[in-house]
Amino acid sequence: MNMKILVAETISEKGIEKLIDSGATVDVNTKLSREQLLEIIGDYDAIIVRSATKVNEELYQKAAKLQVVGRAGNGVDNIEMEGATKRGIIVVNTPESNVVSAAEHTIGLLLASCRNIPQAHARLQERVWDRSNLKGVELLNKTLGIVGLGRIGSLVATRLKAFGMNIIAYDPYINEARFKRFGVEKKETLEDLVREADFITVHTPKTEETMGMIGKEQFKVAKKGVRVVNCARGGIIDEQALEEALKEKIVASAGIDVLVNEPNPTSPLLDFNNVVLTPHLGADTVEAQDNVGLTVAEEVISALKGEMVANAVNLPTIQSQDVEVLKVYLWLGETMGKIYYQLEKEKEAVERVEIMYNGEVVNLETSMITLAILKGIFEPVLKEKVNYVNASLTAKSRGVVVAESEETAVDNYLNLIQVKIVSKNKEFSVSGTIFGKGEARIVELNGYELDVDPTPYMLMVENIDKPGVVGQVGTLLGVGRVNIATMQLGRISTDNRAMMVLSVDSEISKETLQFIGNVEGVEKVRLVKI
Ligand SMILES: NC(=O)c1ccc[n+]([C@@H]2O[C@H](COP(=O)([O-])OP(=O)(O)OC[C@H]3O[C@@H](n4cnc5c(N)ncnc54)[C@H](O)[C@@H]3O)[C@@H](O)[C@H]2O)c1
Ligand SMILES: O=C(O)[C@H](O)COP(=O)(O)O
Repeated sequence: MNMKILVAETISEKGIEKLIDSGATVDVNTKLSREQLLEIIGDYDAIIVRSATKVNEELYQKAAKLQVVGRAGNGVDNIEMEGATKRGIIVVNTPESNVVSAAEHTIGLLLASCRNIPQAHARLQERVWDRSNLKGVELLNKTLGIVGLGRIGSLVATRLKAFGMNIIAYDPYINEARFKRFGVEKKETLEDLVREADFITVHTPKTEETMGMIGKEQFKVAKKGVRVVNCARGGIIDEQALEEALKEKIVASAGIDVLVNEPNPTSPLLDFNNVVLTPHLGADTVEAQDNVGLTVAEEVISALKGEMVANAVNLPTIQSQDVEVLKVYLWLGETMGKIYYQLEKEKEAVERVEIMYNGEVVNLETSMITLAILKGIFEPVLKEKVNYVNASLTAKSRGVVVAESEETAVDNYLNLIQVKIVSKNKEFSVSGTIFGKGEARIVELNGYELDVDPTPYMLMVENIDKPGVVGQVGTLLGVGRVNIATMQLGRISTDNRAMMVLSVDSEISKETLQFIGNVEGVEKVRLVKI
């Protein structure tokens, strides 16, 4: 693979080896200053970062070749998504790879802060046998309040249940079933959770809504002596409010892995003896880093090759078991878009794209197929890069309305994708299906029923349905030394019109196309290349 990848933060050796094995040029440079990074990023097709590098507009403007941002880890709050999406840059992360380590670290911080373990260790290192000032508390029968019952929150819940804790959680974005599945009591409001909890741990992403969500107001209603943990993102528990609450002894202890001003150790929390701090070590285990490194390497390589990636942050989420099945649908979708572009030479600006998904296909991530169709339609027209990442944005910015609908029942096929492309004075329709183990077929074109196996070169001829036309087209192709592989005929008898689609083995010269266009009865001739 003739690509250049910059690894700008530390990832595991296994990950680096995987990248090198792909044939790409891999530069590992984790000591770059911001200025140096901006100076060299223009040379790279992909960059791999962790949480410390800001991948933002300033960087994108210098990164003319950049196609992929690999986040070796979970949180993507250091990556500006809009800038990436509009440029068609795919952002991938490894959301599953370090969650066990983060959950275990959360529990480590909780236990360490409840039992004064680091403080006791420090006293002993001072050669002081201090058994009187370091009394802790048990977890048994206490109430743990989890804010955010996602991947890490739920792992913490199941583990701390084994400690005999009563677990409550606040997460308005997940359904009741998930609370039940983890044996967690659902709290309707954050205030309810804060009032009841003996321990609070936050596991939400960093968003406008979550920053400071445990703050002054929450500490006013919290139990006196509450203990808190933040192993998610600095500032989700407001640092100043926590400082006040520690001073007022509302908070008895805190375990903190993440700070607002990372990597600068400037937080007011650093001055408290009852706060146990670690420098963002949640994901720093051998196992997590091996997982993360390998996963991000695989994803970056796939994305650079234009293959589908399960964890593309600025694309719809695809279940990993669906990736293979979806591939052929994406190809079909893109092919249908390309056929439109090449068949409709007298193009008018597209106003509306209507896509109807019928049958089994509705069980897949159809929004991804929609992106493929849009890519097929717009890619040949636009000079700028159109890919899965920015196809939807491209349609929107051109004022194209995209309407999708789904129907589980369908006649004659197991699955059928019907696309209607509407412009001011015209409507174009194309339908496709997948047969058996992944064979794509175009089964309708502008009302003509067909059964076309799309091939790299297809001659599409629309004509008046009368004897002799097919023969003459065949003869002219022969004269032009073009070999015909297959032929399909579709007819609309009420209109006395027909369409023939011939798969041919090679390009057809302009001259031959012109001769075919001159055959009596032929109305339209197009060579479609897939
Ligand atoms: N310290 C570390 O090294 C480390 C390691 C991994 C992940 N993380 C961080 O941990 C956090 C959780 O990661 P995850 O993989 O569990 O994420 P996740 O996406 O699986 O779960 C997050 C949960 O938060 C919920 N949520 C979002 N907004 C909310 C709100 N306003 N109120 C309540 N709930 C809300 C979501 O519904 C979701 O269920 C992230 O911030 C991630 O960056 C830190
Ligand atoms: O979001 C994450 O994956 C964790 O916070 C780990 O971040 P890191 O890769 O900088 O350790």
